[in-house]
Parts: sequence; C-alpha cells; structure tokens
Amino acid sequence: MKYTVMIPAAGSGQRMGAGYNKLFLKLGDRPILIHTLQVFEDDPSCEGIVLAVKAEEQPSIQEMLSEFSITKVTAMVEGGGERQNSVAACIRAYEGEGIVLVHDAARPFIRHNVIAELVSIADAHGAAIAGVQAKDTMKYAPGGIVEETVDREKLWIVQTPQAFRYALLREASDKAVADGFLGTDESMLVERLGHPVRMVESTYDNVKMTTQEDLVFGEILLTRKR
Ligand SMILES: Nc1ccn([C@@H]2O[C@H](COP(=O)(O)OP(=O)(O)OP(=O)(O)O)[C@@H](O)[C@H]2O)c(=O)n1
Ligand SMILES: C[C@](O)(CO)[C@H](O)COP(=O)(O)O
Repeated sequence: MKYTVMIPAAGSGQRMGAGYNKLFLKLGDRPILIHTLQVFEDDPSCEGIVLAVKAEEQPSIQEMLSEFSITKVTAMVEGGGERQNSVAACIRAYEGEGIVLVHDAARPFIRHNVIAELVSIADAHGAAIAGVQAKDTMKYAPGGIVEETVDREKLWIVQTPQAFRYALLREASDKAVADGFLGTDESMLVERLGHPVRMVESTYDNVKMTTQEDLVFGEILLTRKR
C-alpha cells in the first residue's frame, strides 16, 4: 500500500540546546534529518515526502538533500511557529489522496515494519498512530500533588508516524485551524472529530531526539543498526 509522508522539520531545538535546529546535528556521519529521510527514501511504498522547513534553512537543506541523494522530496513548504502549523502547511500543500503519514524529522529510528502496519490499519480504519506501552508507574499529579495512580496497562506513550486517510486528516486540520485549537499531535485533531484512532505497537528505540541524552542513545542505536 502506497503512502506519502509529511515531515515537520522547522523546529528550533530549544530543549537540545545546540543553539540551532537540532536536525542539523550529526548522528554518526550524517545529520539527524538525513537519517530520518533515508528511511522513507529506502521504502518502496513511500511515493513522496512533503517537508516543512524554516524559510531561512531551505537552501542548506536543499544542499543536504543533494549531497545525500534524497530524491523523494516532492514539496518543501515553509513551517510555522508551532509544530501543528508546520504540519498544516504540509497538509495544505498535498494535492493527492489515499494514505498519508505525519512523522517527526527528529525520530530517525522508525522501523519499516511499524510503518507498514500503520499504513495497513489506516487504510482499513482511517487513523492509526505509533506508540509503546508505559513501562513505569504513571501518576496524575496536577501541581505536583499525586491525585491518582493511573492503570499503566491502559496507557500508551505516543510517537509518530501517525497515519490517516488524507481526507480525514485534512478535515481535522482545517477544523482545528478554524477553531483555533492547538494540539501536540495530529491524532488529537482527528479525535476531536469523534473518529476512532487505533494504536499500533512501535518500538522503544523510536526515540524523538529532544535533549542531549537522546543523542547518546542515538549513537548507541546507530552502532546496533550497522
Ligand atoms: N514549529 C515547529 C516545531 C517543531 N517542528 C518539528 O516537529 C518535530 C517534533 O518537534 P520537537 O521535537 O519539539 O522539535 P523542536 O520544536 O525543534 O524542539 P524544541 O521543542 O525543543 O524547540 C521536529 O522534527 C521539529 O523539527 C516543526 O516542524 N515546526
Ligand atoms: C507528535 C509527538 O511526537 C507525539 O509524541 C509529540 O507530541 C511531539 O511533541 P513536541 O513537543 O512537538 O516534540
């Protein structure tokens, strides 16, 4: 089953503390961004990549794509102030149909089998998102005061990719914009429509490169990948 992937890459990497977009940081011999794009470049089911970038970073990213022979980027759009704005720009720029995935550029270790399962479930049911089951005890503690220990058997730590029938995602994104609603993932926007979203078991190494510690884990994962 073919799909198109939308990849938001227009963040600032504040929590990484590099002083510039963390996607330019190298893992091994290439930038984080290239590791992530390569997964989809190598996937014969991926028909195209829609990339959201900062306007001022477009020239250097274009050079990076050429240097590493990433050929599947069909559109590069300007991102926005929030992740959701960047994803919305990708959604608006896409003129296709069928199944689309949204995947954080900061998650370079996504596996092909998880992608394939997400696409299959989204094709059958409209919406499917990657996640892993919580491993630690989870508590609800507003203001730092424990109110409830939540049954962790029912809790998932949500990741990307998040896969959707394009028409559903477009409707959800447009409604969120119209309502001024800001979510932290695309699933929230689809949930607001009342459409069921299915979890797909991902892997604990599908880590979002967010803070310095994640880079250490990423270098270890790279050695395992070789
Ligand atoms: N306005 C934004 C914010 C984030 N992203 C992208 O969304 C993904 C997940 O966001 P996050 O990990 O939070 O990246 P940053 O926003 O760069 O990190 P921070 O919050 O630490 O600044 C990243 O690939 C990031 O580039 C984006 O395209 N546009
Ligand atoms: C979309 C996401 O990766 C799912 O866990 C997460 O919500 C992104 O959060 P961020 O703060 O924008 O990195």
